[in-house]
Amino acid sequence: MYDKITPPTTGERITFKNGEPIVPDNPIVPFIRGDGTGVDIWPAAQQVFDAAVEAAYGGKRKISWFKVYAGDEACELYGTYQYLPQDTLTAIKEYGVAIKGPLTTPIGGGIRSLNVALRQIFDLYACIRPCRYYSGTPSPHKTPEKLDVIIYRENTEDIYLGIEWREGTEIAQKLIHILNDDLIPATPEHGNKQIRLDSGIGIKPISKTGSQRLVRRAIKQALLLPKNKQQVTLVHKGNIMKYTEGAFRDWGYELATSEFRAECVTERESWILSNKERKPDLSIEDNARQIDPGYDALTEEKKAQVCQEVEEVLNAIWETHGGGKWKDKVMVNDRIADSIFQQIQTRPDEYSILATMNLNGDYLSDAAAAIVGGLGMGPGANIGDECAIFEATHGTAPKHAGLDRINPGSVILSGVMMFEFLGWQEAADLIKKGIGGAISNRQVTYDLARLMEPPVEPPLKCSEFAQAVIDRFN
Ligand SMILES: NC(=O)C1=CN([C@@H]2O[C@H](COP(=O)(O)OP(=O)(O)OC[C@H]3O[C@@H](n4cnc5c(N)ncnc54)[C@H](OP(=O)(O)O)[C@@H]3O)[C@@H](O)[C@H]2O)C=CC1
Ligand SMILES: O=C(O)CCC(=O)C(=O)O
Ligand SMILES: [Mg+2]
Repeated sequence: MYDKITPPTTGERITFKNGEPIVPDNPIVPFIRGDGTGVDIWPAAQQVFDAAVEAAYGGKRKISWFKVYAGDEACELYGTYQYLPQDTLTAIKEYGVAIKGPLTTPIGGGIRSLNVALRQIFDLYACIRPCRYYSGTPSPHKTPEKLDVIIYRENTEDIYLGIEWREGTEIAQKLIHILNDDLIPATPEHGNKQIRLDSGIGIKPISKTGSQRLVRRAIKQALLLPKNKQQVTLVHKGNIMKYTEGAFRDWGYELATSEFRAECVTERESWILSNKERKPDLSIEDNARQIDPGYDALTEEKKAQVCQEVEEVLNAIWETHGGGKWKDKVMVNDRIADSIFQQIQTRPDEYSILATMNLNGDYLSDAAAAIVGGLGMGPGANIGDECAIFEATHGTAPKHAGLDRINPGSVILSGVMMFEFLGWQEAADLIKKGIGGAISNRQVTYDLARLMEPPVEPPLKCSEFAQAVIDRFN
Protein backbone atom coordinates (compact mmCIF):
# COMPACT_ATOMS: atom_id res chain seq x y z
CA MET A 1 0.00 0.00 0.00
CA TYR A 2 2.86 2.42 0.83
CA ASP A 3 5.99 2.94 -1.21
CA LYS A 4 8.47 4.45 1.24
CA ILE A 5 6.76 4.77 4.60
CA THR A 6 5.42 2.29 7.14
CA PRO A 7 2.53 2.98 9.51
CA PRO A 8 3.10 2.45 13.23
CA THR A 9 2.63 -1.13 14.32
CA THR A 10 0.29 -0.13 17.14
CA GLY A 11 -2.79 2.06 16.96
CA GLU A 12 -6.07 2.28 15.09
CA ARG A 13 -7.77 4.45 12.50
CA ILE A 14 -9.99 7.41 13.27
CA THR A 15 -13.16 7.07 11.22
CA PHE A 16 -15.96 9.56 10.47
CA LYS A 17 -19.71 9.22 10.86
CA ASN A 18 -22.00 12.09 9.83
CA GLY A 19 -19.02 14.42 9.80
CA GLU A 20 -18.00 13.54 13.37
CA PRO A 21 -14.79 11.62 14.21
CA ILE A 22 -14.98 8.26 15.97
CA VAL A 23 -11.79 8.11 17.98
CA PRO A 24 -10.08 5.05 19.44
CA ASP A 25 -7.89 5.41 22.55
CA ASN A 26 -4.77 4.82 20.49
CA PRO A 27 -5.31 6.63 17.18
CA ILE A 28 -2.71 6.71 14.43
CA VAL A 29 -2.17 10.34 13.42
CA PRO A 30 -0.08 11.23 10.35
CA PHE A 31 2.05 14.35 10.67
CA ILE A 32 3.99 16.47 8.18
CA ARG A 33 7.01 18.16 9.76
CA GLY A 34 6.94 21.08 7.35
CA ASP A 35 9.51 23.24 5.58
CA GLY A 36 11.51 26.13 7.04
CA THR A 37 10.84 26.48 10.76
CA GLY A 38 8.92 23.19 10.66
CA VAL A 39 12.23 21.57 11.69
CA ASP A 40 12.15 23.54 14.92
CA ILE A 41 8.45 23.68 15.61
CA TRP A 42 7.36 20.11 14.99
CA PRO A 43 9.61 18.33 17.52
CA ALA A 44 8.76 20.96 20.13
CA ALA A 45 5.03 20.59 19.51
CA GLN A 46 5.09 16.79 19.45
CA GLN A 47 6.87 16.76 22.79
CA VAL A 48 4.09 18.91 24.28
CA PHE A 49 1.33 16.75 22.75
CA ASP A 50 2.79 13.50 24.08
CA ALA A 51 3.40 14.95 27.53
CA ALA A 52 -0.17 16.30 27.71
CA VAL A 53 -1.74 12.99 26.70
CA GLU A 54 0.42 11.10 29.18
CA ALA A 55 -0.36 13.56 31.98
CA ALA A 56 -4.09 13.60 31.19
CA TYR A 57 -4.68 9.88 30.67
CA GLY A 58 -1.74 8.10 32.35
CA GLY A 59 -1.22 5.65 29.49
CA LYS A 60 -4.93 4.91 28.84
CA ARG A 61 -4.77 7.04 25.70
CA LYS A 62 -1.84 7.58 23.39
CA ILE A 63 -1.20 8.89 19.90
CA SER A 64 0.77 6.71 17.49
CA TRP A 65 2.45 9.28 15.26
CA PHE A 66 2.90 8.37 11.60
CA LYS A 67 5.52 10.48 9.85
CA VAL A 68 4.48 11.35 6.30
CA TYR A 69 6.26 13.63 3.86
CA ALA A 70 5.50 16.81 1.94
CA GLY A 71 7.52 19.75 0.66
CA ASP A 72 11.31 19.73 0.58
CA GLU A 73 11.56 16.72 2.87
CA ALA A 74 9.41 14.71 0.47
CA CYS A 75 11.68 15.58 -2.45
CA GLU A 76 14.66 14.31 -0.47
CA LEU A 77 12.99 10.94 0.11
CA TYR A 78 10.90 10.49 -3.03
CA GLY A 79 12.93 12.39 -5.64
CA THR A 80 12.88 15.71 -7.47
CA TYR A 81 9.48 17.47 -7.72
CA GLN A 82 7.81 14.81 -5.53
CA TYR A 83 6.45 17.50 -3.23
CA LEU A 84 3.26 15.73 -2.29
CA PRO A 85 3.76 11.98 -2.69
CA GLN A 86 0.90 9.55 -3.08
CA ASP A 87 2.00 7.83 0.16
CA THR A 88 1.13 11.01 2.07
CA LEU A 89 -2.28 11.30 0.50
CA THR A 90 -3.00 7.63 1.11
CA ALA A 91 -2.04 7.93 4.77
CA ILE A 92 -4.16 11.03 5.41
CA LYS A 93 -7.14 9.46 3.67
CA GLU A 94 -6.67 6.23 5.60
CA TYR A 95 -6.26 7.79 9.05
CA GLY A 96 -8.63 10.76 8.70
CA VAL A 97 -6.99 13.26 11.05
CA ALA A 98 -3.53 14.74 10.47
CA ILE A 99 -1.45 17.67 11.65
CA LYS A 100 1.18 19.57 9.73
CA GLY A 101 3.85 22.19 9.86
CA PRO A 102 4.04 24.95 7.23
CA LEU A 103 5.00 24.28 3.61
CA THR A 104 6.73 26.68 1.24
CA THR A 105 5.00 28.07 -1.85
CA PRO A 106 7.18 29.93 -4.34
CA ILE A 107 5.97 33.36 -5.52
CA GLY A 108 5.21 34.16 -9.14
CA GLY A 109 5.96 30.70 -10.57
CA GLY A 110 6.86 27.14 -9.63
CA ILE A 111 4.57 24.73 -7.84
CA ARG A 112 1.17 25.78 -6.59
CA SER A 113 0.57 25.68 -2.86
CA LEU A 114 0.83 22.23 -1.28
CA ASN A 115 -1.16 23.56 1.67
CA VAL A 116 -4.01 24.55 -0.60
CA ALA A 117 -3.71 21.29 -2.54
CA LEU A 118 -4.24 19.27 0.65
CA ARG A 119 -7.35 21.32 1.49
CA GLN A 120 -8.73 20.78 -1.98
CA ILE A 121 -7.86 17.09 -2.30
CA PHE A 122 -9.57 16.25 1.00
CA ASP A 123 -12.36 18.80 0.57
CA LEU A 124 -11.45 20.47 3.88
CA TYR A 125 -13.93 23.23 3.27
CA ALA A 126 -13.81 25.03 6.61
CA CYS A 127 -10.59 26.69 7.71
CA ILE A 128 -11.15 27.52 11.36
CA ARG A 129 -8.81 29.99 12.99
CA PRO A 130 -9.58 31.13 16.55
CA CYS A 131 -7.93 34.35 17.71
CA ARG A 132 -8.04 34.43 21.47
CA TYR A 133 -5.88 36.27 23.95
CA TYR A 134 -3.69 34.48 26.49
CA SER A 135 -3.19 36.57 29.59
CA GLY A 136 0.20 38.25 29.75
CA THR A 137 0.86 38.03 26.01
CA PRO A 138 2.35 41.30 24.79
CA SER A 139 0.41 42.92 22.00
CA PRO A 140 0.65 46.08 19.90
CA HIS A 141 -3.01 46.60 20.82
CA LYS A 142 -4.16 48.30 24.03
CA THR A 143 -6.94 45.86 24.86
CA PRO A 144 -6.13 42.58 23.12
CA GLU A 145 -8.18 40.62 25.66
CA LYS A 146 -11.32 42.06 24.07
CA LEU A 147 -10.70 40.13 20.86
CA ASP A 148 -12.13 36.62 21.02
CA VAL A 149 -13.15 35.65 17.53
CA ILE A 150 -13.14 32.51 15.42
CA ILE A 151 -12.57 32.96 11.73
CA TYR A 152 -14.52 30.48 9.61
CA ARG A 153 -12.89 30.74 6.23
CA GLU A 154 -14.18 28.99 3.12
CA ASN A 155 -11.24 26.86 2.09
CA THR A 156 -11.83 25.41 -1.37
CA GLU A 157 -12.73 28.14 -3.84
CA ASP A 158 -12.36 31.89 -4.55
CA ILE A 159 -9.19 33.19 -6.18
CA TYR A 160 -7.42 30.62 -4.00
CA LEU A 161 -8.60 27.88 -6.35
CA GLY A 162 -5.58 28.95 -8.37
CA ILE A 163 -7.21 29.05 -11.81
CA GLU A 164 -5.29 31.77 -13.57
CA TRP A 165 -3.33 32.40 -16.74
CA ARG A 166 -0.08 34.26 -17.14
CA GLU A 167 0.00 37.47 -19.17
CA GLY A 168 0.84 36.91 -22.81
CA THR A 169 -0.04 33.19 -22.94
CA GLU A 170 -2.30 31.94 -25.67
CA ILE A 171 -5.16 31.18 -23.31
CA ALA A 172 -4.90 34.52 -21.52
CA GLN A 173 -5.01 36.30 -24.88
CA LYS A 174 -7.93 34.17 -26.05
CA LEU A 175 -9.89 34.83 -22.88
CA ILE A 176 -9.26 38.55 -23.07
CA HIS A 177 -10.50 38.66 -26.65
CA ILE A 178 -13.62 36.64 -25.82
CA LEU A 179 -14.31 38.91 -22.89
CA ASN A 180 -13.57 42.16 -24.71
CA ASP A 181 -15.26 41.27 -27.99
CA ASP A 182 -18.22 39.10 -26.94
CA LEU A 183 -19.02 38.78 -23.28
CA ILE A 184 -18.51 42.31 -21.95
CA PRO A 185 -20.41 44.01 -24.82
CA ALA A 186 -23.22 41.46 -24.34
CA THR A 187 -23.60 42.51 -20.70
CA PRO A 188 -24.98 46.06 -20.69
CA GLU A 189 -24.13 46.66 -17.03
CA HIS A 190 -20.43 46.46 -17.96
CA GLY A 191 -20.76 49.46 -20.31
CA ASN A 192 -17.71 49.82 -22.53
CA LYS A 193 -15.16 48.42 -20.10
CA GLN A 194 -12.27 46.53 -21.66
CA ILE A 195 -9.47 44.41 -20.24
CA ARG A 196 -5.93 45.50 -21.09
CA LEU A 197 -4.25 43.10 -23.50
CA ASP A 198 -1.20 42.75 -21.27
CA SER A 199 -3.20 41.38 -18.33
CA GLY A 200 -2.89 38.11 -16.49
CA ILE A 201 -6.31 36.59 -15.82
CA GLY A 202 -7.50 34.91 -12.61
CA ILE A 203 -10.87 33.34 -11.96
CA LYS A 204 -12.82 33.89 -8.75
CA PRO A 205 -15.58 31.31 -8.43
CA ILE A 206 -17.80 31.56 -5.36
CA SER A 207 -20.52 28.93 -5.24
CA LYS A 208 -23.73 28.70 -3.28
CA THR A 209 -22.75 25.18 -2.20
CA GLY A 210 -19.33 26.27 -0.96
CA SER A 211 -20.66 29.36 0.78
CA GLN A 212 -23.57 27.69 2.50
CA ARG A 213 -21.71 24.66 3.82
CA LEU A 214 -19.18 27.03 5.39
CA VAL A 215 -21.85 29.27 6.92
CA ARG A 216 -23.72 26.17 8.13
CA ARG A 217 -20.65 25.11 10.13
CA ALA A 218 -20.22 28.64 11.45
CA ILE A 219 -23.82 28.82 12.68
CA LYS A 220 -23.58 25.37 14.27
CA GLN A 221 -20.46 26.52 16.09
CA ALA A 222 -22.20 29.71 17.22
CA LEU A 223 -24.99 27.63 18.75
CA LEU A 224 -22.40 25.97 20.99
CA LEU A 225 -20.98 29.25 22.29
CA PRO A 226 -22.12 31.15 25.39
CA LYS A 227 -25.23 33.26 24.69
CA ASN A 228 -23.32 36.54 24.47
CA LYS A 229 -21.06 35.10 21.75
CA GLN A 230 -23.80 33.60 19.58
CA GLN A 231 -23.16 35.72 16.54
CA VAL A 232 -22.01 35.09 12.97
CA THR A 233 -20.71 37.99 10.86
CA LEU A 234 -20.63 37.44 7.10
CA VAL A 235 -17.55 39.24 5.80
CA HIS A 236 -17.57 40.25 2.14
CA LYS A 237 -16.71 42.91 -0.39
CA GLY A 238 -20.17 42.64 -1.93
CA ASN A 239 -20.43 46.33 -2.72
CA ILE A 240 -17.74 45.86 -5.36
CA MET A 241 -17.96 42.17 -6.32
CA LYS A 242 -21.68 41.72 -6.29
CA TYR A 243 -22.06 38.27 -7.80
CA THR A 244 -19.25 36.61 -5.88
CA GLU A 245 -18.71 38.39 -2.56
CA GLY A 246 -22.21 39.87 -2.48
CA ALA A 247 -23.66 36.48 -3.30
CA PHE A 248 -21.70 34.95 -0.39
CA ARG A 249 -23.50 37.35 1.91
CA ASP A 250 -26.90 36.71 0.38
CA TRP A 251 -26.47 32.93 0.49
CA GLY A 252 -25.36 33.20 4.10
CA TYR A 253 -28.49 35.11 5.05
CA GLU A 254 -30.62 32.76 2.98
CA LEU A 255 -29.27 29.76 4.89
CA ALA A 256 -29.65 31.46 8.27
CA THR A 257 -33.27 32.42 7.60
CA SER A 258 -34.31 29.04 6.15
CA GLU A 259 -32.40 26.07 7.54
CA PHE A 260 -31.76 27.86 10.87
CA ARG A 261 -34.92 29.99 10.95
CA ALA A 262 -35.83 28.96 14.47
CA GLU A 263 -32.32 29.57 15.80
CA CYS A 264 -31.28 32.77 13.99
CA VAL A 265 -32.20 36.41 13.69
CA THR A 266 -30.54 38.82 11.29
CA GLU A 267 -29.36 42.19 12.46
CA ARG A 268 -31.94 44.06 10.39
CA GLU A 269 -34.69 41.76 11.63
CA SER A 270 -33.63 42.49 15.19
CA TRP A 271 -33.97 46.24 14.56
CA ILE A 272 -37.44 45.81 13.08
CA LEU A 273 -38.56 43.60 15.98
CA SER A 274 -37.11 45.83 18.66
CA ASN A 275 -38.67 48.94 17.10
CA LYS A 276 -42.07 47.31 17.41
CA GLU A 277 -41.30 46.08 20.92
CA ARG A 278 -40.49 49.63 22.03
CA LYS A 279 -43.59 51.06 20.37
CA PRO A 280 -46.20 48.37 19.60
CA ASP A 281 -48.37 50.72 17.47
CA LEU A 282 -45.44 51.90 15.33
CA SER A 283 -46.47 52.17 11.69
CA ILE A 284 -44.69 50.11 9.06
CA GLU A 285 -43.35 53.29 7.52
CA ASP A 286 -41.99 54.68 10.79
CA ASN A 287 -40.37 51.34 11.48
CA ALA A 288 -38.78 51.48 8.01
CA ARG A 289 -37.62 55.03 8.74
CA GLN A 290 -35.85 53.83 11.87
CA ILE A 291 -34.01 50.92 10.26
CA ASP A 292 -32.87 53.06 7.33
CA PRO A 293 -31.86 56.48 8.69
CA GLY A 294 -31.68 57.89 5.15
CA TYR A 295 -35.23 56.70 4.45
CA ASP A 296 -36.78 60.09 3.68
CA ALA A 297 -34.19 60.77 0.98
CA LEU A 298 -34.88 57.46 -0.79
CA THR A 299 -36.80 57.15 -4.06
CA GLU A 300 -40.44 56.06 -3.74
CA GLU A 301 -39.50 52.66 -5.14
CA LYS A 302 -36.78 52.13 -2.54
CA LYS A 303 -39.05 53.33 0.26
CA ALA A 304 -41.62 50.77 -0.83
CA GLN A 305 -38.97 48.05 -0.73
CA VAL A 306 -37.95 48.88 2.83
CA CYS A 307 -41.59 48.98 3.93
CA GLN A 308 -42.15 45.62 2.30
CA GLU A 309 -39.13 44.22 4.12
CA VAL A 310 -40.51 45.45 7.47
CA GLU A 311 -43.92 43.99 6.77
CA GLU A 312 -42.54 40.65 5.67
CA VAL A 313 -40.30 40.32 8.71
CA LEU A 314 -43.11 41.12 11.13
CA ASN A 315 -45.47 38.72 9.38
CA ALA A 316 -42.91 35.95 9.26
CA ILE A 317 -41.25 36.02 12.69
CA TRP A 318 -43.03 38.35 15.11
CA GLU A 319 -44.72 35.34 16.73
CA THR A 320 -41.55 33.27 17.05
CA HIS A 321 -38.88 35.94 17.51
CA GLY A 322 -40.75 39.04 18.74
CA GLY A 323 -41.29 40.17 22.34
CA GLY A 324 -37.52 39.92 22.96
CA LYS A 325 -37.27 36.25 21.97
CA TRP A 326 -34.80 37.24 19.24
CA LYS A 327 -32.26 38.05 21.93
CA ASP A 328 -31.79 34.32 22.53
CA LYS A 329 -31.10 33.59 18.86
CA VAL A 330 -27.85 33.53 16.91
CA MET A 331 -27.39 37.03 15.52
CA VAL A 332 -26.34 37.00 11.87
CA ASN A 333 -24.99 40.24 10.49
CA ASP A 334 -22.60 41.25 7.74
CA ARG A 335 -19.71 43.64 7.39
CA ILE A 336 -17.79 44.83 4.37
CA ALA A 337 -14.29 43.38 4.35
CA ASP A 338 -12.26 46.59 4.60
CA SER A 339 -14.45 47.76 7.46
CA ILE A 340 -14.03 44.54 9.46
CA PHE A 341 -10.26 45.06 9.57
CA GLN A 342 -10.78 48.29 11.50
CA GLN A 343 -13.75 46.94 13.47
CA ILE A 344 -11.70 44.11 15.03
CA GLN A 345 -9.34 46.80 16.28
CA THR A 346 -11.77 49.51 17.32
CA ARG A 347 -14.70 47.34 18.51
CA PRO A 348 -13.17 43.88 19.04
CA ASP A 349 -15.69 42.74 21.63
CA GLU A 350 -18.60 43.20 19.23
CA TYR A 351 -17.57 40.19 17.13
CA SER A 352 -17.55 36.47 17.64
CA ILE A 353 -17.55 34.26 14.53
CA LEU A 354 -16.37 35.84 11.29
CA ALA A 355 -17.49 33.80 8.26
CA THR A 356 -15.40 34.68 5.24
CA MET A 357 -14.49 33.68 1.75
CA ASN A 358 -11.07 32.22 1.18
CA LEU A 359 -8.90 35.25 0.44
CA ASN A 360 -10.54 37.62 2.92
CA GLY A 361 -10.16 34.97 5.63
CA ASP A 362 -6.50 34.55 4.77
CA TYR A 363 -5.80 38.25 5.27
CA LEU A 364 -8.06 38.61 8.27
CA SER A 365 -6.59 35.65 10.17
CA ASP A 366 -3.06 37.08 10.08
CA ALA A 367 -4.38 40.52 11.11
CA ALA A 368 -6.44 39.11 13.99
CA ALA A 369 -3.53 36.94 15.16
CA ALA A 370 -1.38 40.07 15.31
CA ILE A 371 -3.76 41.64 17.83
CA VAL A 372 -3.49 38.72 20.25
CA GLY A 373 0.28 38.44 20.11
CA GLY A 374 1.34 37.69 16.56
CA LEU A 375 1.68 34.73 14.25
CA GLY A 376 3.26 32.68 17.00
CA MET A 377 -0.19 32.58 18.61
CA GLY A 378 -2.39 31.75 15.61
CA PRO A 379 -3.68 28.17 15.44
CA GLY A 380 -5.87 26.65 12.77
CA ALA A 381 -7.79 23.65 11.52
CA ASN A 382 -8.94 22.59 8.08
CA ILE A 383 -12.09 20.57 8.50
CA GLY A 384 -14.19 18.56 6.06
CA ASP A 385 -16.86 15.95 6.52
CA GLU A 386 -14.46 13.01 6.36
CA CYS A 387 -11.06 14.41 7.15
CA ALA A 388 -9.34 17.11 9.17
CA ILE A 389 -5.84 18.57 8.97
CA PHE A 390 -4.61 20.89 11.70
CA GLU A 391 -2.04 23.58 10.92
CA ALA A 392 -0.96 27.01 12.12
CA THR A 393 -1.99 30.26 10.42
CA HIS A 394 1.63 31.22 9.75
CA GLY A 395 4.03 30.01 7.08
CA THR A 396 7.57 28.68 7.08
CA ALA A 397 9.20 31.91 8.38
CA PRO A 398 12.37 30.93 6.48
CA LYS A 399 14.72 33.47 8.04
CA HIS A 400 14.28 31.78 11.42
CA ALA A 401 14.55 28.18 10.15
CA GLY A 402 16.83 25.79 12.01
CA LEU A 403 17.77 28.33 14.69
CA ASP A 404 15.62 26.84 17.48
CA ARG A 405 14.19 30.28 18.16
CA ILE A 406 10.75 30.45 16.52
CA ASN A 407 7.57 30.34 18.61
CA PRO A 408 5.97 26.88 18.37
CA GLY A 409 2.81 28.26 20.04
CA SER A 410 0.63 28.23 16.93
CA VAL A 411 1.26 24.59 16.10
CA ILE A 412 0.92 23.67 19.78
CA LEU A 413 -2.44 25.49 19.86
CA SER A 414 -3.40 23.77 16.58
CA GLY A 415 -2.81 20.56 18.54
CA VAL A 416 -5.18 21.87 21.20
CA MET A 417 -7.78 22.24 18.45
CA MET A 418 -7.02 18.70 17.32
CA PHE A 419 -7.46 17.31 20.82
CA GLU A 420 -10.75 19.18 21.19
CA PHE A 421 -11.87 17.80 17.83
CA LEU A 422 -10.99 14.28 19.04
CA GLY A 423 -12.89 14.87 22.27
CA TRP A 424 -9.67 14.74 24.35
CA GLN A 425 -10.55 17.88 26.27
CA GLU A 426 -8.35 17.04 29.28
CA ALA A 427 -5.21 17.01 27.14
CA ALA A 428 -6.30 20.22 25.40
CA ASP A 429 -6.94 21.93 28.74
CA LEU A 430 -3.53 20.95 30.11
CA ILE A 431 -1.78 22.48 27.12
CA LYS A 432 -3.81 25.69 27.36
CA LYS A 433 -2.92 25.87 31.05
CA GLY A 434 0.75 25.27 30.22
CA ILE A 435 0.85 27.96 27.55
CA GLY A 436 -0.98 30.45 29.74
CA GLY A 437 1.35 29.65 32.66
CA ALA A 438 4.52 29.99 30.63
CA ILE A 439 3.50 33.29 29.03
CA SER A 440 2.27 34.88 32.23
CA ASN A 441 5.62 33.97 33.82
CA ARG A 442 7.47 35.66 30.97
CA GLN A 443 8.82 32.36 29.63
CA VAL A 444 8.51 33.26 25.97
CA THR A 445 10.30 33.03 22.63
CA TYR A 446 11.87 36.04 20.87
CA ASP A 447 8.65 37.26 19.21
CA LEU A 448 6.83 37.82 22.49
CA ALA A 449 10.02 38.63 24.43
CA ARG A 450 10.72 41.72 22.34
CA LEU A 451 7.23 43.10 22.91
CA MET A 452 7.21 42.60 26.67
CA GLU A 453 7.76 45.47 29.07
CA PRO A 454 10.57 45.28 30.00
CA PRO A 455 11.74 43.00 27.15
CA VAL A 456 12.66 39.46 28.22
CA GLU A 457 16.36 38.88 27.76
CA PRO A 458 17.39 36.28 26.77
CA PRO A 459 14.20 34.81 25.31
CA LEU A 460 13.53 31.08 25.48
CA LYS A 461 14.48 28.91 22.57
CA CYS A 462 11.72 27.10 20.70
CA SER A 463 12.58 23.82 22.45
CA GLU A 464 12.83 25.53 25.86
CA PHE A 465 9.38 27.05 25.41
CA ALA A 466 7.95 23.57 24.80
CA GLN A 467 9.52 22.36 28.04
CA ALA A 468 8.24 25.43 29.89
CA VAL A 469 4.70 24.66 28.70
CA ILE A 470 5.01 21.07 29.94
CA ASP A 471 6.43 22.25 33.27
CA ARG A 472 3.35 24.45 33.75
CA PHE A 473 0.80 21.64 33.32
CA ASN A 474 0.58 21.35 37.11
N1 LIG B 1 -0.18 26.93 5.81
C1 LIG B 1 1.04 27.11 5.42
O1 LIG B 1 1.85 26.20 5.38
C2 LIG B 1 1.47 28.48 5.02
C3 LIG B 1 2.58 28.62 4.23
N2 LIG B 1 3.02 29.86 3.89
C4 LIG B 1 4.25 29.92 3.10
O2 LIG B 1 5.34 30.22 3.99
C5 LIG B 1 6.36 30.90 3.27
C6 LIG B 1 6.85 32.11 4.04
O3 LIG B 1 5.80 33.07 4.08
P1 LIG B 1 5.92 34.49 4.79
O4 LIG B 1 5.17 35.45 3.99
O5 LIG B 1 7.33 34.74 5.14
O6 LIG B 1 5.04 34.35 6.11
P2 LIG B 1 5.34 33.59 7.46
O7 LIG B 1 4.04 33.46 8.16
O8 LIG B 1 6.07 32.34 7.23
O9 LIG B 1 6.32 34.54 8.28
C7 LIG B 1 6.23 35.93 8.29
C8 LIG B 1 6.73 36.48 9.61
O10 LIG B 1 5.74 36.20 10.61
C9 LIG B 1 6.36 35.93 11.84
N3 LIG B 1 6.13 34.52 12.20
C10 LIG B 1 5.75 33.51 11.42
N4 LIG B 1 5.65 32.37 12.12
C11 LIG B 1 5.96 32.69 13.37
C12 LIG B 1 6.05 31.95 14.57
N5 LIG B 1 5.81 30.65 14.61
N6 LIG B 1 6.44 32.59 15.69
C13 LIG B 1 6.72 33.89 15.67
N7 LIG B 1 6.64 34.66 14.58
C14 LIG B 1 6.27 34.06 13.44
C15 LIG B 1 7.85 36.20 11.63
O11 LIG B 1 8.01 37.60 11.85
P3 LIG B 1 9.35 38.27 12.43
O12 LIG B 1 10.47 37.80 11.56
O13 LIG B 1 9.07 39.72 12.33
O14 LIG B 1 9.51 37.83 13.84
C16 LIG B 1 8.00 35.87 10.17
O15 LIG B 1 9.16 36.42 9.61
C17 LIG B 1 5.78 31.21 1.90
O16 LIG B 1 6.28 30.26 1.00
C18 LIG B 1 4.30 31.04 2.07
O17 LIG B 1 3.67 30.69 0.89
C19 LIG B 1 2.41 31.00 4.35
C20 LIG B 1 1.29 30.91 5.14
C21 LIG B 1 0.69 29.64 5.49
O1 LIG C 1 -0.17 27.95 1.02
C1 LIG C 1 0.48 28.98 1.17
O2 LIG C 1 1.65 29.09 0.83
C2 LIG C 1 -0.14 30.17 1.86
C3 LIG C 1 -1.43 29.83 2.50
C4 LIG C 1 -1.86 30.83 3.47
O3 LIG C 1 -1.35 31.92 3.60
C5 LIG C 1 -2.95 30.49 4.37
O4 LIG C 1 -3.68 29.54 4.11
O5 LIG C 1 -3.15 31.22 5.35
MG1 LIG D 1 -2.20 33.10 5.17
